[in-house]
Amino acid sequence: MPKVLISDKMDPKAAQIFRERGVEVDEITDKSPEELKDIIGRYDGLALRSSTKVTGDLLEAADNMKVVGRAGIGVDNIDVQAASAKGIVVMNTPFGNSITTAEHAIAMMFALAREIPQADASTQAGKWEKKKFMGVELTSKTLGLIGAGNIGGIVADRARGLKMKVVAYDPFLTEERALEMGVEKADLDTLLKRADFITLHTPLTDQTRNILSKENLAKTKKGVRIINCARGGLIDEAALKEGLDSGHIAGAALDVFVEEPARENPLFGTPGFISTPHLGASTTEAQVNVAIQIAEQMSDYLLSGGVTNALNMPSLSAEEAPLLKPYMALAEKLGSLVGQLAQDALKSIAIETEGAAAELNQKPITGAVLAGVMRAYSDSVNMVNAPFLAKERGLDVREVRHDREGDYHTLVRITVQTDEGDRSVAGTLFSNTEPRLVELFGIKVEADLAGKMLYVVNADKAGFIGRIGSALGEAGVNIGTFHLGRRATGGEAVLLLSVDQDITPELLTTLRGMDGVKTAMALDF
Ligand SMILES: NC(=O)c1ccc[n+]([C@@H]2O[C@H](COP(=O)([O-])OP(=O)(O)OC[C@H]3O[C@@H](n4cnc5c(N)ncnc54)[C@H](O)[C@@H]3O)[C@@H](O)[C@H]2O)c1
Ligand SMILES: O=C(O)[C@H](O)COP(=O)(O)O
Repeated sequence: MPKVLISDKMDPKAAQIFRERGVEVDEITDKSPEELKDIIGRYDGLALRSSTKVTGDLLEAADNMKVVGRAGIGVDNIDVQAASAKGIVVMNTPFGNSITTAEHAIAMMFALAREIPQADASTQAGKWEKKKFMGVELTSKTLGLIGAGNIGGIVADRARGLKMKVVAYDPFLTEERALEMGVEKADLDTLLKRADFITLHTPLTDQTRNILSKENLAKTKKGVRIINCARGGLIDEAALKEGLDSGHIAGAALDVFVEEPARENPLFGTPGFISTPHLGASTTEAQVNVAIQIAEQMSDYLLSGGVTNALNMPSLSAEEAPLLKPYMALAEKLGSLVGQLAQDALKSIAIETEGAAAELNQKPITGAVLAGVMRAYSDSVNMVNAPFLAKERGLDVREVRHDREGDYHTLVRITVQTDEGDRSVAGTLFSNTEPRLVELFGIKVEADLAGKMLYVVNADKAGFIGRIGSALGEAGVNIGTFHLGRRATGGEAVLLLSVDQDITPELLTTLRGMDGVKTAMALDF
């Protein structure tokens, strides 16, 4: 009988379902990381929320582990890469607590508008300070929504019900979807300038970290009120404090913090600041939802191999799995490349297969492409929900099979339509197992998309490669592999390098300033 450990406080429904389905279960929620490491080897599954940190170190000791299940959305406490490397499936419940979290954001907005926590404390202290607390109405105010996914979408819907105007910034939001949501799509600067309230609903990624930086906070309207029920790290907390102290920011409500648990924080006690201890998902309804969902999903996997809502594995039948696995790795890498390189909202994606690839079930390949594309924007996307999310956002997805066989015995090509025109990448399998990029935006270039990479578009000129090598060397960045391609002699050329160290923003600035460089970007696979 498989054995599961529940390591964070979870609704009792989870344990009940595991037992009913024939899975042994222990609930141990008070262990230190060292103690957890001592016992983790006994379990086939680990069910958790956001408190348990599933590090590479913990997974090293998880010798029997087959599945890690997050009863919730964010998986930033799980080293998904280390789990994948160990063949452990990571699952989440992408929709179970969305309504609850959206309601918390709206509650925080009301609390800010009417200073409810401060007025409550004052009244209960016997002060009756009726003149001190003068609020603002929400009706007709502009709500700036940063991140218009599941939770952002529900917040927008509720805000419109409150007669607010909603302006949304999300690079993945199409005009069509914005129209459907009844929000105005805007760039970040416009949103910052116009919003009376700003609410954040993005995952924490390299692109969203400090999205409300000191510089961006300075662009906001005087008297703005800010809500974060998404992830700590999206706001520069020191700059937020400065803004509150100076009076530029009228109020801020945080449910999430850079350091959690936040037992101390410079923001505590700042006038206009209110907080909750990461309670976004904490309602009876949401906790029952996510507990039931994760216990069902994990039991399915442990007892019959069924896969639902996995972040690192497609849903597959036992027969198809070995054949499709390398294609899905190829498709996800190509999708991830496109997602990272596309700088604006994608309108459509065409997934073409040729040769051997065209003979296979296209759905898992499409799911893998979409999961790869959208992982650049959201950490709750997986191969199961990616096609659904693409449809919901009005992204036109086309699958085209070609009978012909071209230069390669098998080929997957992805063409995306962006505001800047069509862009296409293609890849094949070497030895039927190893994914390889073979074409990038019309330029033939052969590369393994793996780990940290640098992408450069430059004018094809003598001496350029030496100068790039020197710039990386001076920054202490070691080159692993070097791939080159060009449109024509002396024309546009691309470089794809795998590197051992991080490409810092400073190094990117240096590279972008070099003679002949048109684009330089850091990629991660
Ligand atoms: N406080 C809590 O208890 C709580 C509860 C649930 C979820 N969350 C967090 O809320 C966040 C949103 O969850 P969700 O389910 O709506 O996720 P989602 O994936 O449905 O939506 C995220 C949205 O952010 C957008 N996005 C990505 N990068 C962006 C960028 N650079 N700028 C603007 N938008 C960008 C994506 O396109 C996507 O639409 C996640 O971080 C999740 O972990 C917190
Ligand atoms: O990502 C999530 O689902 C939320 O942050 C909820 O976290 P929690 O399960 O620890 O409340």
